[in-house]
Amino acid sequence: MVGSKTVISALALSALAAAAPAPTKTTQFSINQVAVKKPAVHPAAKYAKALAKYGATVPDYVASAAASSQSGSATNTPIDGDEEYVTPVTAGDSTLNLDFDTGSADLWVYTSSTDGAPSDANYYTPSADAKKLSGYTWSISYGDGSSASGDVYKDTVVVGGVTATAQAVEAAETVSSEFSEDTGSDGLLGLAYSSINQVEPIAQKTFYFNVIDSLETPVFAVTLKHNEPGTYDFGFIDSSKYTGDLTYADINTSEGYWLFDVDGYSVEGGSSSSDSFEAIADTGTTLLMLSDDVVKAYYDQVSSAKHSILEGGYVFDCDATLPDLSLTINGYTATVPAEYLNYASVSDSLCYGGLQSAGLLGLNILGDVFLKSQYVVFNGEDNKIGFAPQ
Ligand SMILES: Cc1noc(C)c1CN(C)Cc1cc2n(n1)CCN(c1cc(N)ncn1)C2
Repeated sequence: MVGSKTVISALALSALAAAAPAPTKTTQFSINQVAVKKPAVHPAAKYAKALAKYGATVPDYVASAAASSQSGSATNTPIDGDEEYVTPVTAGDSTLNLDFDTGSADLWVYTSSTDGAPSDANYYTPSADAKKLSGYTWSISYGDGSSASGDVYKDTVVVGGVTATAQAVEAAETVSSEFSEDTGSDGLLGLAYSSINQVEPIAQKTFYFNVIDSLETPVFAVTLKHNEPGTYDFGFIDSSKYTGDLTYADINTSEGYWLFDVDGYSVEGGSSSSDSFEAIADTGTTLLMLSDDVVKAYYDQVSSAKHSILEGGYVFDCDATLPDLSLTINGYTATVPAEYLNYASVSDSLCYGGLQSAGLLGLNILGDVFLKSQYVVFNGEDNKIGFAPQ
C-alpha cells in the first residue's frame, strides 16, 4: 500500500527459489477455423476520431459504440517464490514486465537513465506521439523503505489488448536499493484508486480508471496462483476461473485502497472470532498481514512457532502441520490453505510464516498469500469487491 507519508512494509524476507518459467501459450486451430482477433478498440472509435479530426460532430450512437467495448486478459507470472507477480505491458515502444499493485496507484517504469535500476531491467522508450508533461514529477515511498521518483509522460499503454491512449507513464529517475535488487520486475502498475496517485502538481489516473468507461464491464479480476502463471482480466468476469458464486463486499474508498470489512476469522482446529475488521486487497504485498489477536490465535495452533527477531517474524519447524485460516466476508468463508501459510524456508529446519503481524501498520493487508486462494473481482464503478474460491 502507498500513502502520502509512509507506505507499508512488504516482505522483509530475501528472495528465494528460482522464478517460475515464463508461460508459453500456443493455440491450435483446426484447418477451417481462423482466429479473428477482436480489436482492442471498437472500429467505430476510428470513425469517431476521423469525424472529430475534421471538425464534424460525432453522433452519439457512434460515440457510444466506440466507447464501451474493450476487454482482454494478460498472464501474470510469479517470481522469487511468489514474492511478486509480473505481467507484460506495452508502454510506448517497449514491452515491460510490471508488478501489478492494487495497493498503490502509480504506473512507474525504468528508463536507460534511471539511477539504481536492476541489471536485467527492460527500459521504457516513449512512442513518437508520447508527450513529456513539463513541470510534472512523482515520488513514492513504500513502508519497507523502498522508494522511487522521477518525471512523467503521457503515452499509449496496452494490457492484454486493452488500450489506454493517454496513460500517465511515470519514468523513474531514481529508485532505492530494494528495487535495484528486484530483478525480474521492470516497474509497477498501480491498480488502487487514482486518489492516491503521487504525481504532482496534478494526480493522474491509474490504467484501470483510464479505461473503465471503455470496458465491456467496468471491472478487472485477478487470479494469482502458487508457483504458476495466473491472469489479470480486464472488462469481463471469467466464470471458468472460480468455483461456486462470487460474494461481494462494499469498498470504503476514503483511503484510496480496495478497503472492505472482514466479518471474522477461524483457525482450523483452533479459535475463531466474529469481531469484524477492515482490510485491503493488495496484490503488491507478498504476505497476509493481520492484527496480533489473529496472528496469536493462529500460531497458538503451531507448537514450534515463535516470533523471531533474527528472522524478522513468525517462524516454525518446516515439518510442522499448519492449520488452514478462514476469513468471513459478507457470509462467505474464504479459506487460505495451510500450504500457502508456510511461505518459505529461512534455514535448514525453520520456515517463515505466510501470516505475519500487521501490528505497526494500523491496517490489515490481504496480500498474495491470501489472494492465491481466490478469484477476486474489483469493480470501481459500483465500488465493490468480489471473492470466490479458485
Ligand atoms: C515485490 C516485493 N514485495 O516485497 C518486497 C520486499 C518486494 C521486492 N523488493 C525487493 C522490491 C519491492 C519493494 C516493494 N515492491 N517491490 C513493490 C511495491 N512495494 C509495495 C507495494 C505494496 N502494495 N505494498 C507494499 N510495498 C514495495
